[in-house]
Parts: sequence; C-alpha cells; structure tokens
Amino acid sequence: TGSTRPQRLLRAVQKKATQGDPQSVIATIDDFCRHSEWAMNVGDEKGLILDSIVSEVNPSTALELGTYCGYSTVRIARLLPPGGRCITLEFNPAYAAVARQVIAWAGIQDKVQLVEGPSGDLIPQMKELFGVQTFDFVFLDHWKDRYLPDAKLLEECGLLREGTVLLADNVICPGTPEYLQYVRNSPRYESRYFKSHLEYTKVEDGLEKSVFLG
Ligand SMILES: O=C(NC/C=C/[C@H]1OC[C@H](O)[C@@H]1O)c1cc([N+](=O)[O-])cc(O)c1O
Ligand SMILES: [Mg+2]
Repeated sequence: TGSTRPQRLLRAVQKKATQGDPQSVIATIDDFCRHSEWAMNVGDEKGLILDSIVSEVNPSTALELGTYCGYSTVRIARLLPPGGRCITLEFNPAYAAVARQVIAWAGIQDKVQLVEGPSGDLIPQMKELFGVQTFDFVFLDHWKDRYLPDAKLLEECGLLREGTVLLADNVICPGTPEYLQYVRNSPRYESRYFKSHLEYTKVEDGLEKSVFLG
C-alpha cells in the first residue's frame, strides 16, 4: 500500500523545511503543491489575505474548522500574539495525524489545540473542553455544506461576540451558496468579499469576511 498525498506533503516538509521555522514550512508546502501535487490548502495567494485579516484581528482565541494538513493552522498560529491560541477541528484522523506533525515541525504546537471529530459535535463542547468564552476569529475551511449550520451553531452556543470575524474559504470554488446568502443578508453580519483564485490555479475563488454584530 502506497503513501497518501498528505503523507507525501509531510515528507517534503520534513525533508526540505527548517524545523521551528513556520515560514519555511509554508513555503515548502506551497512549492510542493505548485510543482509536485496540488492539494487543498488555502495556498499562498489567499494565504496573504488570511494573514492580513488575522494580523488585523490579532486574536487571543482563534477557531479553525477543517485542519487538513495544517497549512492554514501554521499561517494563523505564527501570527498570534503571546498567549494566543488556535483551536483547530478535523474530522479525518489521517489528515489530523499529518497535521500534528506539520504543526510540530513548524514549532508552533504550543499555540495549537488540534481536536479530532465532527465540528457539529465539538462546537457545543468548546466552553467545557477548552474554557473558551468567545472566539475572536473563525476560519471556515471544512466541508462546504457545514459552513452555514456551524456558523448558526456558533451563534447559538454563544461563542461569537460583537466584532468576532468569520473568514470563509472557497465561497466561489467549490462554493458555499447558502452560507454566502446568509451572511450577506443577515442583519447580524457585516460581510465583504475578497476576490482571489483557487489555490495554485487561475480559477476564481475568494474569501468572505463577515463581522458578527452581536
Ligand atoms: O473540500 C474542501 N475542503 C473541505 C475539507 C474537507 C475535509 O476536512 C474536514 C474533513 O476531514 C474533510 O475530509 C476544499 C476543496 C477544494 N477543491 O478545490 O475541491 C478547495 C479547497 O480550498 C477546499 O477547502
Ligand atoms: Mg479551502
């Protein structure tokens, strides 16, 4: 039985990236995805938009839905202020196993709590499991048909506060039409589209930044 793409991505990181250097881990994954095998990381172009919004929010507590190989986890966690932390949820154990090692190679494991399981089950446990009051920042990058139910769940569980920023990947490709319609029409959000491209391609995609108004 051969290796999987996430395992080959991890092998490239361990072979080429400098241990403890998040930027080199990011660069190695982008190079692997551009020149060896495409993978569904947010990527370098959308990654710069993610970086600028994370830096603007400067979150103490960030939530990521859909870890995959940990690429965006590393992008987010490297920008957190001292004491800041990123909780990241991943349903697929094989992805989670790779992500843990990518995050460790980058040396930012102390800022990250990776939890395996379905987001719909884990979100209601955030307060009791991790002592979370509210999230300052949420990155949605998991199953596209889970964006809307999970955003509503975050509201219902009191995990959003006035000013919490939700940033959603892939709102054009593969697309999240119901989520987009909700955040753009709900009086409880101020929403803005950041046009970009699907990672490592020329296909249009973008990020939707939605501020919860309380
Ligand atoms: O499905 C995508 N992401 C959802 C990830 C799904 C996985 O993460 C949660 C669960 O473990 C599932 O196996 C996706 C797909 C494309 N794509 O071009 O197909 C591009 C992207 O940026 C994406 O985030
Ligand atoms: Mg994505």
